[in-house]
Amino acid sequence: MPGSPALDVSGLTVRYGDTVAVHDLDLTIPTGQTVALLGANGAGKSSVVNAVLGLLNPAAGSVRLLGRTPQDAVRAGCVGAMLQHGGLPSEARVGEVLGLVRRSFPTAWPLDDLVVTAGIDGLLDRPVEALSGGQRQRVLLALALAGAPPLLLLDEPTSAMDVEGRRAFWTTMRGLAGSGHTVVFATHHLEEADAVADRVVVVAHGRVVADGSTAQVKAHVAGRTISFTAAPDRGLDCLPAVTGVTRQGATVTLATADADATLRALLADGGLPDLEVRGATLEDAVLSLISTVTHQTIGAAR
Ligand SMILES: Nc1ncnc2c1ncn2[C@@H]1O[C@H](COP(=O)(O)OP(=O)(O)OP(=O)(O)O)[C@@H](O)[C@H]1O
Repeated sequence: MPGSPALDVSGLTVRYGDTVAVHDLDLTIPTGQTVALLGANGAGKSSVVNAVLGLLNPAAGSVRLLGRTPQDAVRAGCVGAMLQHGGLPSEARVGEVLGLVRRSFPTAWPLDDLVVTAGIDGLLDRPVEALSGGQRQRVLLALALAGAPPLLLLDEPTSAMDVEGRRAFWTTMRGLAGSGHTVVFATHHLEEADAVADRVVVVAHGRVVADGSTAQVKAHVAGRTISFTAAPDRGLDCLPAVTGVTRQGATVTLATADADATLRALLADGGLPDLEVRGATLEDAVLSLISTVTHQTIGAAR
């Protein structure tokens, strides 16, 4: 419906028996945004995506896609989806499956352009069972785009793709976003979310724990990270402002609330070979948000 948000989720609760996967979740996404859903394994991202698509019945709450119920939106070709366990008939050829799906929509994406956009050139005669993991994901993208939908819901769309495939995939998504499509994707590749998303929504234990631009979410983590090479016996105790220490081989990484104070103390204590100082990444911020919520949840459960 004109003027409706692309996605409007209110009070969504999803249960599997005794497990509450999504708790009373609200999420509104205007048309044209590219939104990343982030969170640890089991946070509830796929449950949100599946409920939004009408693939499972929520215990409570309402979902509207472009002003329609999930079932109406899917039937009208308003939404294309790539699911984590998207099934394909293994003995059919890619072109046959794509033809079947395109014919089911009132307005299908022109085939030649679809093949180029999804990057499946040369795969149409290939049996589905002969596709690699990354090729299979590109075919799933072609199927998601087949009805020329204005809204795309993608659950870990690049998990089986190599670096080149992922780069091509996100270039395609940027093009679609630039032409007004709404793209909502769940991912564990936080650098992709950082590079592509206008907005990130962090989910932990079925609740939204952060929602904003990547810069706003990164601002949850004050401070910087200092890394350098150190001998195993170098003492790192009692350094000022340090909030976390990790060692990987000879590389030490310190999280600090005051990089100047920490660096002064380190320099007074010896050299700092291979020194690197950087601001918080999206990964730092998401890990920090998730661990804060997990500690609060465990604390509340005690
Ligand atoms: N079919 C199911 N039956 C029972 N429990 C389920 C089912 N699907 C998901 N869950 C549980 O619901 C919770 C949320 O799972 P969900 O798959 O939505 O998380 P996710 O954030 O998508 O995880 P991942 O990043 O690993 O894909 C988890 O505790 C999971 O074990």
